[in-house]
Amino acid sequence: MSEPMESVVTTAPPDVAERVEAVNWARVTAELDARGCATIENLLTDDECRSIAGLYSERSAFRSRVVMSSHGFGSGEYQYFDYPQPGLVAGLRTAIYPYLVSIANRWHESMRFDTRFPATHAEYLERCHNAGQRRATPLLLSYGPGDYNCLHQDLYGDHVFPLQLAVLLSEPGRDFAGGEFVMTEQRPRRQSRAEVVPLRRGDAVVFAVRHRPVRGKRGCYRVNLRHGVSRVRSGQRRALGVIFHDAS
Ligand SMILES: O=C(O)CCC(=O)C(=O)O
Ligand SMILES: [Fe+2]
Repeated sequence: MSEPMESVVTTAPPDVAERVEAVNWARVTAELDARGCATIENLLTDDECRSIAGLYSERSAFRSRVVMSSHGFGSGEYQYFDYPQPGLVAGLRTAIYPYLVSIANRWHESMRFDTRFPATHAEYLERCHNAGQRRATPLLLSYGPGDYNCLHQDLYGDHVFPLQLAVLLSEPGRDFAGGEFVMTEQRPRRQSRAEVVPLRRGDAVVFAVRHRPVRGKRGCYRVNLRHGVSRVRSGQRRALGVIFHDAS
């Protein structure tokens, strides 16, 4: 029992980078450009989902725990992983970043933001850390019956990488009901648009953290996005959040 857990905690499975490389990034990029979110099916195996979800009770793996109702964030709780990160989490962060950086840079150019992002996650983390954003942001969320996550944006300082992902670690229909991942998009002078993202266990959703560019008649404009989770009707739902900037 302890061996598979150990291997998840300390080292990334050797094929995580290959699995990330095998993702159809052209499709993911097209979906992100079209609507600000994209799913990746079967990013993690059932065993990996179980192992990561099971870490929730290992308090030493985390730097802090947040009870959402205490802050008006919703209901349920989450914990931020501490450095050193579990190998799988660190491995995903490192392997996925290079595929998102070109989208991030292109989006920033379209939205006329000055910041550009370096090619590797190590370089980007160095930038965050030098600016005082040194605390790890990947998190494990845990929801029970009646719990939900209010619409929000994961901003932790001036440095914001514009894309993040969440991986569902529980199986809808079996482990829980309800608890859909939701994204809303607020367009200037228009009503908001909601997107419900269907996920199965092991699937990831990649999505815009705060803004994305939309092409209009007179060039690109920026829209404002938020994400959250609808009420869990029954059962237990866990998810892994991977955010690329660190926190101050
Ligand atoms: O529970 C989820 O699916 C989403 C959690 C979330 O807000 C995040 O990963 O940033
Ligand atoms: Fe979030």
